[in-house]
Amino acid sequence: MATKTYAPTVQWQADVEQYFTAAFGAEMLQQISEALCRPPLITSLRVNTLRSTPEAVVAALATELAAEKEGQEAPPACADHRQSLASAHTPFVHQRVPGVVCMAGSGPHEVDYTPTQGKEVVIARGAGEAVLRGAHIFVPGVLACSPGIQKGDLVAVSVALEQPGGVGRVEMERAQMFRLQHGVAVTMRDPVFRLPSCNGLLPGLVMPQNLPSILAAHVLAPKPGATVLDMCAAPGGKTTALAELMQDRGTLYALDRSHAKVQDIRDLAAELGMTCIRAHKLDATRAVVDHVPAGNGHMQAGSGHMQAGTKGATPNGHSSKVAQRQERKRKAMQARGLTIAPPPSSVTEAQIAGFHEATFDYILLDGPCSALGLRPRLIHGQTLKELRGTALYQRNFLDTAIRLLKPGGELVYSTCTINPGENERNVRHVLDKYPCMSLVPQALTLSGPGLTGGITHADGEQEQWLTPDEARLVQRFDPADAELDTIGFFVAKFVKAK
Ligand SMILES: C[S@@+](CC[C@H](N)C(=O)[O-])C[C@H]1O[C@@H](n2cnc3c(N)ncnc32)[C@H](O)[C@@H]1O
Repeated sequence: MATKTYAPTVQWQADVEQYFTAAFGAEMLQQISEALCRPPLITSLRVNTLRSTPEAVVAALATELAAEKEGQEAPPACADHRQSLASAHTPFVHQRVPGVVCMAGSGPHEVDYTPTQGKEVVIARGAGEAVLRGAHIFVPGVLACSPGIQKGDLVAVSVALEQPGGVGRVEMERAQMFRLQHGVAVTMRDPVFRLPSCNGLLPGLVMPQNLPSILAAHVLAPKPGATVLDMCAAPGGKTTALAELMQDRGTLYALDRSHAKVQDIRDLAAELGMTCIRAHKLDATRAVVDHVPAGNGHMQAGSGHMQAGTKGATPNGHSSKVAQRQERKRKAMQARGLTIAPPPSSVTEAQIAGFHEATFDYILLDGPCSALGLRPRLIHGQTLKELRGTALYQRNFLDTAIRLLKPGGELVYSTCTINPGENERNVRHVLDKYPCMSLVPQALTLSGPGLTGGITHADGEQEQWLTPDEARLVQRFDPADAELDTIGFFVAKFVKAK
């Protein structure tokens, strides 16, 4: 039997490996590097608590998943596959994080490649990472395939770096794989990881989201009626989590830097039926308007804390594909008796120049980061210079956030990276530069403390992390923590002195 075991490890740039070894120790870094190549086995779904409850979603999911399995053929390469799928996906309510339903998967499984008779499809890294999370293979992800492959053949799926991704069935002729622009090229029959595909599951009622991201919203915990800013919000996962906690009352500004991304936030808010979200295209590092001289064409908007431009509505930018997707979702939701929220008002659509200092009660800063905590990832090509550049860039967002926060206001800073430079180092930046800012305990904690100490870089720069007392106030999610089994993530919460 030609079985293969999945056991890759992330390859780092040499200087990054050296830096991480100093931070975590060689043994710990090895565990992290292996864990990053595997997807979390627990899939979490955030329940739209404005419309449903975790218990009702568990019941609805059980029905959907049972129907899905009934329609599934048992793959020839693995006789007990159907049974393991059935046990793998049983949904349950998370015991610690409110409003979360989880489904357990399994893997890595040894896969028998005998039925493929040496036929192979090689897929791109991104497609490979999606396959490891339970997806099928779409045409753009196919890089190469064996000669003579025909529709219906079983093939070995190889991800970048020749990691075996499992056995799949070819769904189109070979020539089509390279000619067509879209469509499913290969359906996975015996995947290395058996995880539920959440695509299109209970639209409007649940949203697949990793647990630390959901937790970050609970740590900020904005009160209903508050004025809230999500500085880097697309595609809107945390924005909509915040809107739920606000019971859709108050004002939640959601910024991102492109029209298309802002439209994604609006689409998600509409799908989930939320009306307190105002999504705008704005460079968040330039979101303070107090430097703008009076009488330059900017006007004060109704709520008194926003500067709106006079140019009017932003382009809606709906491509026909997006419109079709929305229409499918609308129909699925209608079938469940749900309606999509009405389009945003003209105030929501206005271009904004920014906000006055001390405007917000709560701010979430989940900005651009190196994403070195996301799982599964097979290659990380960033250099130490690039990582340090990202950390430096993030300080611009932090500086802006602190100016925009009201005295007594609360700021949550989160990243999906294991990089101490973007995490503990940037918390140090806030504490050292702003005596008005202090770290505060987080109401919901799942993970371990931050890093203490620091390191000196080759160019002589001293990078200081946290003191033991400070480290206990932040949450660092370790991707190698098998019990928690999450992505690598970091959350710090600050309060601004009154
Ligand atoms: C980590 S993602 C945010 C994910 C989001 N918080 C969520 O939970 O769905 C970082 C976002 O920052 C946005 N971004 C990058 N630079 C920005 C800038 N200067 N101003 C506003 N947004 C920016 C990116 O477009 C990206 O959508």
